[in-house]
Amino acid sequence: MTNTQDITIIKIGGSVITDKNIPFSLKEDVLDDLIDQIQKADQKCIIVHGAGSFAHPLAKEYHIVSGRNNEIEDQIIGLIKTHNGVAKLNSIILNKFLEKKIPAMPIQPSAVFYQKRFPSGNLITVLIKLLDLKITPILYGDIIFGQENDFSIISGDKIIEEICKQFVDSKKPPKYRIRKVVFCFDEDGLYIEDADKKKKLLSNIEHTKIDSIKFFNLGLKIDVTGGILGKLEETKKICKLKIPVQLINGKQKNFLLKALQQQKIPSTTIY
Ligand SMILES: Nc1ncnc2c1ncn2[C@@H]1O[C@H](COP(=O)(O)OP(=O)(O)OP(=O)(O)O)[C@@H](O)[C@H]1O
Ligand SMILES: C=C(C)CCOP(=O)(O)O
Repeated sequence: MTNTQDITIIKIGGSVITDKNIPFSLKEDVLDDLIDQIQKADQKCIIVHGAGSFAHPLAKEYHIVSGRNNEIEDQIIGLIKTHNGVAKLNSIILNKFLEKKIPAMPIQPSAVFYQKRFPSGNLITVLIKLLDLKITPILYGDIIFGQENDFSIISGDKIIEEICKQFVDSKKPPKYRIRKVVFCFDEDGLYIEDADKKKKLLSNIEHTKIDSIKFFNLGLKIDVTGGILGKLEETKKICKLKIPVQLINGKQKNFLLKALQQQKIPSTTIY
């Protein structure tokens, strides 16, 4: 008989560890603090981080999302620069884990995913092996190759949805069960517009009701993967798999730790 162990997927959002409007601007203190909380929680997890200002501006400049376009000068160089930007952020994050002696292993999504799908299902086997070895896998939003338009961008949020699907679909006895997905970003959660058109934090909502709510507009930052709306699209798919999603503020002291310990914090839970 297999004992099923709970794991949490944590998205370290680019909005919380970088200033998305200033290229290559790392918020090192926030990153350090988030990793400290992950260490304190001492739970099995998979980390996925966003690209923030290390790659969104480059992806925008070279029009990477819409694929190959011969009219864009040096687009292929721009494609690789986009990958290199987020890979640099990944290397910074990995070094932080290693400095704290937390075993973590980066997985390069552009070498694993093809056309937003797993090629042959090896990733799940590798993830399970890493978890067995008490190694924390770290993935990230990246460029992605495919038949259609040759290449595009895969967001960290989409990667999370794909991982959730693979764990749920796995025919093997469930060694690991994804307990919840925690998105750390730079707001306390999802803001809606109240009757007076003022902003109000939504504490929880069923995923089927998301399309019928009126969001408060907190403005746009440089983002090629749809910002908060893209995140909600992936969230709906994750919730359909019966995995709850919690949107939390990664800048607030110990919010991530409390979310991992199932303590109450101001946040939005979508189920
Ligand atoms: N109604 C809203 N409620 C909450 N956040 C909102 C809302 N409207 C806009 N936003 C903005 O959406 C952003 C979060 O989406 P974004 O995709 O940038 O997050 P992220 O996952 O941290 O970034 P990255 O994709 O770089 O990893 C926040 O910076 C926030 O200000
Ligand atoms: C822009 C790139 C390379 C990845 C985007 O991933 P996200 O920051 O999770 O949306």
